[in-house]
Amino acid sequence: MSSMTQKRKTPQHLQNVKVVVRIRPLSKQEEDQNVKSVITTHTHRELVLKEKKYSFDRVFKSTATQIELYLHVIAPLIQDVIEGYNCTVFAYGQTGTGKTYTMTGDKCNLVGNWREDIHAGVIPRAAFHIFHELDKLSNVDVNVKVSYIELYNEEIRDLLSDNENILQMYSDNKGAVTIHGLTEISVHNGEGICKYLQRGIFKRQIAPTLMNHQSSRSHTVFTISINTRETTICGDDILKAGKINLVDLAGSENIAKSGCKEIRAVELANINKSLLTLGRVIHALADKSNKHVPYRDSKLTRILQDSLGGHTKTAIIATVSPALNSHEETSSTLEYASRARDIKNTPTVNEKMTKNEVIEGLVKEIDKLQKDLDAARSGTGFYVNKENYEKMIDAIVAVTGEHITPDELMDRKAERIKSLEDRLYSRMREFDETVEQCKKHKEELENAMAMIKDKDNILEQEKFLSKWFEDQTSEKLEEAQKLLSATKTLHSEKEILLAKLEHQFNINVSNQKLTHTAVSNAVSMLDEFGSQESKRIKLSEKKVKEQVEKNVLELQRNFHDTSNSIKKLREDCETRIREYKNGFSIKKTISVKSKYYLDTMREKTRVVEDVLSQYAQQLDLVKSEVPKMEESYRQNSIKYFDEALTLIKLSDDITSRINSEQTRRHHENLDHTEKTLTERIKENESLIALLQKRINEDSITLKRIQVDRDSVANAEERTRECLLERANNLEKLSKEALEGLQSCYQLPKLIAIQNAKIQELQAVIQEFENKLNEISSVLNKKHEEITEYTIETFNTSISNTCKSIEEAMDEKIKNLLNSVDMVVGKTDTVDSFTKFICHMKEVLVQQILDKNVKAKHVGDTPVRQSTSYPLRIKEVAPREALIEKFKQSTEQKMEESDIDY
Ligand SMILES: Nc1ncnc2c1ncn2[C@@H]1O[C@H](COP(=O)(O)OP(=O)(O)OP(=O)(O)O)[C@@H](O)[C@H]1O
Repeated sequence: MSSMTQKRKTPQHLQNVKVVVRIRPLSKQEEDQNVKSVITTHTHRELVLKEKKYSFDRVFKSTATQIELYLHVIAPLIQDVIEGYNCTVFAYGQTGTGKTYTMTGDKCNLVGNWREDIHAGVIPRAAFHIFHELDKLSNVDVNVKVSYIELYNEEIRDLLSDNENILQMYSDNKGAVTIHGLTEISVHNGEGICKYLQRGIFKRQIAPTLMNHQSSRSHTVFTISINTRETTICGDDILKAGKINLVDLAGSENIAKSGCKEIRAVELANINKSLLTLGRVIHALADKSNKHVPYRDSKLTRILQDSLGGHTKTAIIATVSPALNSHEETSSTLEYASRARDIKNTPTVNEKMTKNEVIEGLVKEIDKLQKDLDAARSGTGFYVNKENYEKMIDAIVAVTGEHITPDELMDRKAERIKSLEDRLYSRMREFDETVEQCKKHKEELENAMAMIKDKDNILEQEKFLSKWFEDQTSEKLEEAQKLLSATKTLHSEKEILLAKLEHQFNINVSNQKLTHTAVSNAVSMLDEFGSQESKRIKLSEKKVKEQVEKNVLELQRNFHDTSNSIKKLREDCETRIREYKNGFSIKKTISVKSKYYLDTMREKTRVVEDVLSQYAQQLDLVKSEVPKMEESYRQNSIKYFDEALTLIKLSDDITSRINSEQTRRHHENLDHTEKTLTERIKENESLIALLQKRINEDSITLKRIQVDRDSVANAEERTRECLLERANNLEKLSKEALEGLQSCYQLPKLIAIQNAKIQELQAVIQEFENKLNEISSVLNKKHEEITEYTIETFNTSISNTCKSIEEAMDEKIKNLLNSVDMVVGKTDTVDSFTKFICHMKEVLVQQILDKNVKAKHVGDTPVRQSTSYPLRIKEVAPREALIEKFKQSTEQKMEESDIDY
């Protein structure tokens, strides 16, 4: 950095200083103390500090990495530096917020590629990046140099020099700053740069403070200058000279918080002074109206002069802490940073020069200097060489017209100089006084000019505002006219509508009264109806309950009747069965009687046999007795026959009597049962199926009885036939006996025949007896079976029927009571209530509609028509906004005029 002067080209476009903010993460100590974070980031460009929003070119969250920041802020500048631009990146912020971390990183070297090392800060990464980019250039000679200075207590120290000399800085008439005696070292690779960076850091002023145990107490500027030489096809060399200043400022902090004492406090005052000046410079640059920028008030701002509002491409990294206790400092940093965004630079690429021009200039300069040096060494005069001396005599002759020696001339000149010096001194004093006065006047003038400028600005502003207000007034007048005419129309329409509304309101009031009366009538009617209805309901409820109770009693009585009938039926059945049993015993008696008669017959036959045997023995005796015997035999036979016939008749009679009685009774019972069942069916449909079943069972029983009766009748028929056969046989026998008697004379033969026939008859009788016994036992068995079955079936059927009837009766009674309750509670009331409501409706409609006051015609309703009037009154912009607008337009004009220039 021996010379910061460069020839420049025509200024290029204005470019704002790029400002980014980096938020450092909460330190471990802060986390342990549960320090609250007060910064929130919403986008990549905005952050909010305690509800105040700030916008920047980029906001790096606490999680942002070194490479992210580098790629966004520094990487784009590297190519510019190679192209010949001057670039500056400086880190600004409260102490301990990560300025050094950002610029240098945790260590000064790099591991691997410039993109790969995650810890490297801006400087080592840029060192490697630059060489990476330069390596890509072909046919270009490159010279890279580094310098590293420290600004400590307003003194410039060379961090790459072996001595501790304090360097001086000079500004040329163009304002370019040169640091005399600065060490600039050529480097050939990234490692070379890092080596010198490390050396410089070692020498840097660092001290522990309460806020950072390794706080940088000085501002440092690490500069990498790149000079390239490229040979064109014509053989000319194009030289480019760019440089990048990487500035790590000392931390802004307040004395109380830093815990600094004595020396450190002086140090801090200096740090704060230079930072304060930097703030003022930024403020002045951001404020376009302010023409004076106090660069010269501190060495820091003098060094950074070209970077702030000059021809350099500048980026500021504002580092902040998110901690609640640093809120004030963070806010101040953000305010500065946001103001710095308004600074505009005109980056200019350093002039490209051909080698020949440079060399020519340099050769002349070297030649002149060489000659002066030689003269000084030889000690012959004014340290001017002879040739130069002769040139001077020629010039004296040309000016004075006399040929005098330089010495004479010198004497003369010395006198003259002396007098002139005297005059000069007096003039100088005057001049100094005048200068002082001028300075004063100038200051006054400047102040007055500034005031005039301010007034002019204000005047311009007021002109702008009054012009704007004039425009607005005429616009508003027009709007007001429109509104007035629209209001008139609306007013007249409103009058008509109000009259209509008033009329409608009166109608509504009287209708409301009528409605009220009608409703109160309806209410009283409803009350009356309600009391009547409740009485009527209670009455009908009572009636229905009585009726139900009566019905229930009747039903119960019916049930008792039914159960009595069933009982009777059962008794009848039992009687019938008993009678049937009795009938059967009569039949049995008949059978016994038949048997008896048969036995008697057998006895008689035996008697006949005896008689016949006696007859044989007393044949002769008997002959006289024949007629008697014949007669007696005939009489006996007839008697037996008659008796048998009587018996048969009796049996028939009994059977038919039993049958007819049985049938009659059965029919009677059936009729009765049927009748009862039919009644029950009518009363209760649910019992039909059951009763039908019982009827079916009864008819089956009846059929069985019928079948039994038929079988008994058949048996009796067969018995009668047998008896008849036997009677016929007896008749035949008696006839034959008669014939035998007639042929008594042939007695022996006849007796034998008679004996055989008697035996035959005996066998038949025996057979008949057996059959009769057999039939009798079958009949007995059958009869008992039928009787038992019938009684059992009948009993079961009757008890089942009774039970079902009882259950059904209970169910029916319950249902009946339920339905009665329901009916008593609803139907009647609902019907009458519906009727009453209809009536009420009619009455109400009648009362309200007929009596309602009808609306009269009160003027025509205004026709809907489009009234044109301004729908929205444009808001008048507040004075501040207008002033802002004015400022913007003025700035724009200024910028345009700058560009034209
Ligand atoms: N973005 C970050 N990520 C991780 N650690 C960080 C970050 N920023 C700062 N630090 C850490 O915070 C501490 C203070 O940082 P640093 O010394 O860089 O602050 P400074 O602003 O340079 O302070 P001073 O102005 O006092 O020199 C260091 O230990 C550093 O490693």
